[in-house]
Amino acid sequence: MKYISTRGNAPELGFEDTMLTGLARDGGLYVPAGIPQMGRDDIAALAGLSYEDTAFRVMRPFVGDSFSDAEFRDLIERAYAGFDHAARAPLKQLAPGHFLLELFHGPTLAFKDFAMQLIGQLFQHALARRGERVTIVGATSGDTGSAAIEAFRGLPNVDVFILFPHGRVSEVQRRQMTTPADANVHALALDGDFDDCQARLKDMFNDFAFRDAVKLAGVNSINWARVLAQVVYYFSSAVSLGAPDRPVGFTVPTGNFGDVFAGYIARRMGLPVDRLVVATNQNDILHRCLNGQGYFKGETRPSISPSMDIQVSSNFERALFYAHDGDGRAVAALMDELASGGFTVSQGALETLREQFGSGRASEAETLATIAATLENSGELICPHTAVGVKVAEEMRDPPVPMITLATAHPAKFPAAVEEASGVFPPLPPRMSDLYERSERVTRIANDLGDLQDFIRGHVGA
Ligand SMILES: Cc1ncc(COP(=O)(O)O)c(C=O)c1O
Ligand SMILES: N[C@@H](CCOP(=O)(O)O)C(=O)O
Repeated sequence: MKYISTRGNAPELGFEDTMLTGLARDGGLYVPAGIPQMGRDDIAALAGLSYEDTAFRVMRPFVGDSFSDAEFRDLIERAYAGFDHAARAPLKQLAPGHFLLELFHGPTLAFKDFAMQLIGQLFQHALARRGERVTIVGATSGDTGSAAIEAFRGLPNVDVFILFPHGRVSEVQRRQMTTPADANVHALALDGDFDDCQARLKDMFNDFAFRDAVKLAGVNSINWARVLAQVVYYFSSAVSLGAPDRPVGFTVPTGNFGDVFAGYIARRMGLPVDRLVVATNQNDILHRCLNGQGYFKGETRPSISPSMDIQVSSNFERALFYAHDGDGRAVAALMDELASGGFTVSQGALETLREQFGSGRASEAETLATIAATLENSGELICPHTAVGVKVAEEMRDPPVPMITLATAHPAKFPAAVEEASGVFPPLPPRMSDLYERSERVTRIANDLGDLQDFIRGHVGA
């Protein structure tokens, strides 16, 4: 299996090198040169399998010979051993025909653990085999950072630097990043928003001297392995509702477009996905774009679903690549325009995107009202990101096709908003109950590439 860049001007790589490389050297994102197919029988054969067995079958064709079957199977088992729920990604019925896919039973209580726990295992194995070390730098609006820290803390061949927007993550998210005492973990509170964090991260990748000197690696969803691991729960949940005989829809609370893009890959592999709906909060650039208003950056407005406070959705580039029939030059041109504010999507590409993705948006008031109504109607307490999804799913679903809304985080990560909406304070699981008492370690830093690079150079291997 080979991987190619969305901008068409970087070396083709195998799975392991793609994973360790992160961003392609032409600034693009890696995608598989061909998408492996799962036929009806392959999908039907997933019924009744464990999550781990499903993960093995869905991901195996993408991995090529980077890992043997036995190694890959063992690393998958290790990745999900620490999850709190035997099903890993259980489904709950919210209303007739509307289901919640609970993706928050991992160590840091968000869907990011599904991919991060696995790539933690894959990185360790690959680096030990190669005798190499890397410097992971991640940008986070709250959840990727804590999941990455949890997956890589204490490892001898990895340093982890996480940039989060100062004052724009929830207290639980911040503490999850700032309380681990491991010497290889560095939480950096950047003066800016998530888009600034992600832009500086990409600047570091595009500075080859720095990139090569520190052996930079990325675990954001720029990393194909992140997207791949998220494809699995589309299969496991659809099969448990009757796929391949019955199509299902998915509504995905969306920010950086990684999770919904994983759903698109599942569909391209052969899963019968009916509607695939992008649900945004008030930072609704994707919803506006899919409605024909172009992709133009505006001011990011802090919301009660802070993990989705994003204007430059990194993985949208992957969707654009497919919407332009794999024309890397066209994608590179659009990304140049984005650097100076935004771009208009051509009519043909827009039609292709709209065939694949529906969209909707939830305002702050609608998000709060959905948390309250969901508790009242179903007894489920949901986080604000999930509430954005539930609200949009209710508008977009098409009975009798079942709709699955991805529940992307545990409500206890966002207690203030959940309590304001519902009057109920969501407690943290007992294993984290002392989170508010643990001491924090964080460095405040300017939104300045030079300052960040100096900090990282000075702390690698420290
Ligand atoms: C809780 C939560 N929900 C939804 C999202 C949006 O996911 P994506 O960035 O893959 O679109 C994020 C951030 O990624 C998140 O942390
Ligand atoms: N919402 C994310 C933003 C980064 O997304 P990623 O999937 O590209 O890592 C977060 O919580 O950090």
